[in-house]
Amino acid sequence: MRKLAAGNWKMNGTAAALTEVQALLGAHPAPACEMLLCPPATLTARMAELARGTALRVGGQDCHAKPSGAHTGDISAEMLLDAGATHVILGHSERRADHGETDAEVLAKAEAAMAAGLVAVVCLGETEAERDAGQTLDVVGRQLAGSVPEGSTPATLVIAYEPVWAIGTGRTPTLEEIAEVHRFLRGRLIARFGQPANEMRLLYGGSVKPANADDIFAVPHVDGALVGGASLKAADFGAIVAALAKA
Ligand SMILES: O=C(CO)COP(=O)(O)O
Repeated sequence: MRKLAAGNWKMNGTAAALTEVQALLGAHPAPACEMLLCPPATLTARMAELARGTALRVGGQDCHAKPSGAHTGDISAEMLLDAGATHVILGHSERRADHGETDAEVLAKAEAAMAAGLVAVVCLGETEAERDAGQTLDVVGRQLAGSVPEGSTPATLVIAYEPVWAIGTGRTPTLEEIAEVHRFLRGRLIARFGQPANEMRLLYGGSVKPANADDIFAVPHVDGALVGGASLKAADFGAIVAALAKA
């Protein structure tokens, strides 16, 4: 399996930030892992233009479940594809929290993304209260069952486990806690999709930095990372890419 280093720029970056992409490509023209950046929608086309013919893939951060229509402010999977995207992040906890997205909505979006030809990067993760209550596996199991489409394959689906309390906080679960959740998710995916699920990428996300990347990438069933803050700087994201490439 080719591992995946993915960056989520969230609501950060104007055209000036594209110099970071040039620096990343200059330093890591052909890494031994996949490299994906998901900028805000205003930069999708320009980043895709820069990435054309390189090892970098470009993704969206959300899409609507419908291909077109009266949905002011929304973007469809077809539009992301048209702008040069190959992937789309769906069901990020910030969208689940800020926009009240449910598993059913994330499922519909993931179906739309796959139908359009995009890889769906479906995000799961427990809140701190849920972890403290011992509900982590129940929560991520329910999210997995509810937001991952039938017929998903290693070529159409990536899962990102992102504990909500680890996002942007500098805190991470222990390596054993990450291992427990990833092992659980692999088991659920195999139960549902059979042996091909061994090839589905399971990313860890939440305060991944150059300093902790080696340790996290050594955890079984961690097939890459979904990186927020550290993906904004070429030096940091490049270091994470390099750590994954040698893991
Ligand atoms: O939410 C994340 C990626 O989608 C993680 O963000 P941070 O890496 O900034 O914690």
